[in-house]
Amino acid sequence: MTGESCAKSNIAGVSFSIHPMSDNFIEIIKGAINESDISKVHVKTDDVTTTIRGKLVHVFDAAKAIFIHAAKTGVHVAFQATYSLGCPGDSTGDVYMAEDDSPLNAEQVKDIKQYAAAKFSLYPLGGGNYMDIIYEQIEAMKKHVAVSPAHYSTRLEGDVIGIFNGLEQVFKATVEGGSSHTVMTVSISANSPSHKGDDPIE
Ligand SMILES: Cc1ncc(C[n+]2csc(CCO)c2C)c(N)n1
Repeated sequence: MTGESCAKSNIAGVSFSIHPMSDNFIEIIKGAINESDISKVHVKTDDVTTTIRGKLVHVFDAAKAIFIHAAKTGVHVAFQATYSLGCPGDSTGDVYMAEDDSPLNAEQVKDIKQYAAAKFSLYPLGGGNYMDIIYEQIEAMKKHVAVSPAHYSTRLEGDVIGIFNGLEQVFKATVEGGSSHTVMTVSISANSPSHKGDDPIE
């Protein structure tokens, strides 16, 4: 199937891992997945990652909820994710495309206050002007959270909901801007003892 449905496919996906810095890691990972409503996406968890595939809105909603439920335990948790939409290289398997666009978890997590620091890298593959798109989206991210430059990525700091909403908007705008294959890598850290605690929302 590789590449066959390239032009038409609207399937978004994310492959992510959460690493809780606690002996309790099994309960934290499994508990976070169980607390999230994942009924509008296809989800598969193995010993390395969890993969979620479906409509873009639901993929972002589900991964955000799972991370926030893990972070709200207060344990230092690290999140590592690759989001992708488009092809070549994707298949039409292992997916659930829900009929509607109403996210299932946004309301439940929206009031959870959680500071996080993150880095993201956006890869609009398949087009010539990729640096223009990347700079435009780094600028757009400033509406959501504090943004600062980093080598190979861009650093984000602030409310975790703002970080995830910013990431979703940036990814969506890149897709809607015509990128035929969009990839975004993200690292997020919450409850890190390295954080100095000077953020007002902490
Ligand atoms: C989101 C997410 N999904 C899967 C793993 C892999 N993993 C590591 S420990 C554990 C629990 C015991 O099976 C699992 C599933 C992860 N770290 N984060």
